[in-house]
Amino acid sequence: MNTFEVRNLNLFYGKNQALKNISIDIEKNKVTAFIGPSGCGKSTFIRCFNRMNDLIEGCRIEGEMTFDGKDIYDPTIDVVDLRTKVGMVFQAPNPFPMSIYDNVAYGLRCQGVRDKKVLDEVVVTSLKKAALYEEVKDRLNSNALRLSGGQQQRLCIARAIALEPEVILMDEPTSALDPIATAKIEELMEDLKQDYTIIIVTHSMQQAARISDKTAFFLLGDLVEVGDTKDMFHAPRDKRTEDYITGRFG
Ligand SMILES: Nc1ncnc2c1ncn2[C@@H]1O[C@H](COP(=O)(O)OP(=O)(O)OP(=O)(O)O)[C@@H](O)[C@H]1O
Repeated sequence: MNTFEVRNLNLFYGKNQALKNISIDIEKNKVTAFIGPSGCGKSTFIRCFNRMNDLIEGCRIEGEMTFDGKDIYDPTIDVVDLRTKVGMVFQAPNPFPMSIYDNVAYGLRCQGVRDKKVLDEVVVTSLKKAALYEEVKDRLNSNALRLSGGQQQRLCIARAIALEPEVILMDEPTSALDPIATAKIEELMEDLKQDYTIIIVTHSMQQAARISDKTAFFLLGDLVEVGDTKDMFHAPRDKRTEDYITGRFG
């Protein structure tokens, strides 16, 4: 089953075209990795899935993108609702300057949830799902900025999970982390895909090979190849993919 279906998507920043005629299906409960050299459009593309590009002036999108069968660029779509269902975790961990508890409860409170019992339960479950609870359970009221980088990133994942999304978008979520913290996030993604559809942008081909079910390779705004990760890394169909994964460029 497909969570997203993208057909003939073109994206322009002013006169510059950053994505060219992209068509791809994103399968439910799978991890899909976007790889490719710097500037090829990976971050631009991942931002299309929850309309984060709406915030960029001069950005124009053509083509079709559906989420659970609905056109997400339909003018009547509720973007706040879309971003609740399609959560996002960024490159640098960005917890809010408040307690661990308040970070996770933030989204629900914005939705008007005040019931302490409900909030307590969501905070604990979300922290558990993000594999952080054991490390922070005795200091839920301490400032989130005191956590290590890896813990902060898992907190950001917990904050996204608290809103019960269907999809988690991750734009290079481990690029600011050391190898141990990276391994923890990678392990976590394996668990999370039971419940969520995950899309990850990564600079690391090793990471894509370790964690993703599907890989899409981008080059200069084109989607060159998409397929099962193991096929892509062992027997790429396109010469340009082969050159990239064998390290001949990028
Ligand atoms: N806000 C913006 N305004 C104008 N052009 C942009 C903007 N963001 C990205 N671009 C351009 O779009 C192209 C794709 O950039 P993008 O950041 O999506 O690539 P990327 O593959 O994610 O790169 P990296 O791996 O370096 O993060 C680049 O040419 C970039 O300069």
